[in-house]
Amino acid sequence: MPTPPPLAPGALPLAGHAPSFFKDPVALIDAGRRAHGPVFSVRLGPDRAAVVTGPHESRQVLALPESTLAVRPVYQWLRPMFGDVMQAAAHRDYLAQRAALLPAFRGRHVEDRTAPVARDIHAWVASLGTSGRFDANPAMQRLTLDIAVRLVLGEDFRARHGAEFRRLFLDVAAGMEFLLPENFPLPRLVRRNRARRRLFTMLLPELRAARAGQDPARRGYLATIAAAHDGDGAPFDEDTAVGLALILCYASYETTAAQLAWALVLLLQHPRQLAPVAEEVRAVLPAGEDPVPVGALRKLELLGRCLWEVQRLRPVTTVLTRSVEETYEVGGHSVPSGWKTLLCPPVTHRDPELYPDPGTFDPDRFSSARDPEGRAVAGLLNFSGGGHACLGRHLADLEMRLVLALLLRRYEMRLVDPHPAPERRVGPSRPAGACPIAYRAPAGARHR
Ligand code: HEM
Repeated sequence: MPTPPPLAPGALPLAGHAPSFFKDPVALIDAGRRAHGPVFSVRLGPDRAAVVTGPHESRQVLALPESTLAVRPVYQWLRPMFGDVMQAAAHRDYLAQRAALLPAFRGRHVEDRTAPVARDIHAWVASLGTSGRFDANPAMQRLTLDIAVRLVLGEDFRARHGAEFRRLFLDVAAGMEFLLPENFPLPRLVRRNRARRRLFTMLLPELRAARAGQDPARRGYLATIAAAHDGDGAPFDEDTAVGLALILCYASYETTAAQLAWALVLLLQHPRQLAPVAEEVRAVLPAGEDPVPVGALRKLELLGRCLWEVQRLRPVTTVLTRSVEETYEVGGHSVPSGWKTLLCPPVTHRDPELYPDPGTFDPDRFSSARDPEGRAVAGLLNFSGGGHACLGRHLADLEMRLVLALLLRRYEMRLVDPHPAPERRVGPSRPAGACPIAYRAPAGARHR
């Protein structure tokens, strides 16, 4: 008879592992794995959670149905920000919403969306001039949020309302809150609620215009949402439609920005691996062919492997949480209903069997010669998996390739602080501080 997973060492009498979990979840989970192997448990105050860290076991857990492992109870913090949408919605509504968005994130649609993104990235790189310094964290956030607004709401909306939208949106994003009630009079939460109401007012006319058929091609994903239907075949109600547009902006910008900052850090920390990547970029994307054809980005094999290795070593997703609705078994243990289940990409990605010498930056481990069956890529959890796998992963991959390729094509870069640690914060993992990068275009590369 399987028993519940063993408790990680270090639980305090009442708080359990909560203090160490909130201080540094990755360190706690890493210690638990060393003590008990791939499946163990922690106590977070009154709650118990199974922690699953093996690559095989993690995939098994992500494939479980919603009736066993649910997302909705653990994503309720999204509701005061965007309403009953996506992971925070009832499962039937969630399925209809995901189904409505899915086609726009597949195949050629992704490349079509990436072409305007390329213009933004070219413009940003051109604005850098021939030499200087940029702070990777704020620069990537600004760029990816601008791109998100264009992708979701259209270029025309961004030109008209971009600055105000950005200010209000950042107030909503800063209102992420796990414990306090929605209307608790904390200034940050009051600002969030006000900004959310204002954003809804701002987007309603856009939605209505999209539904009236005015310039659907110029309205980004909002046009897809406006034309889509819920599970009963009716158009999404206005709150849901606007909430979906906003949650797409939210899901796409900070994750991509943080992953790009880590990519710059790791690439610049490893000049030996960086040199062939920069050469590949210059060979595949010669100067003068601007904006670079999006299809060419897929030919950047070495850069692609580096991005996988960056996501392996520094995934922005540090913990994935599910609520256990039905008892299930994993790794020879039984996880009781009423518990939570936690997955931890940064720990799983250092599994020494799947990723030998796991602490080493070794993009070549993803080459077909060394990994003919693609097991190394399949083991990555940064974009989650199963029914909740990130919808925007192909788009994010192209966006990250574009930013890195255009920077590498033109500049020699250097980290001002050569060893930034991960910042301790809620949200996507990113390098601590501003993460300044010094750059210079060598004489021959000034016009690339
Ligand atoms: C490096 C960039 C990104 C990372 C690391 C990332 C990561 C993730 C993860 C881990 C989840 C699932 C969370 C869970 O299973 O609990 C997710 C979901 C999602 N992501 Fe991303 N994401 C990125 C970029 C994007 C972009 C660019 C978009 C859209 C434009 C996007 C849209 C979504 C959506 C809509 C979901 C909800 C999927 C669902 O539950 O059905 N993401 N993302």
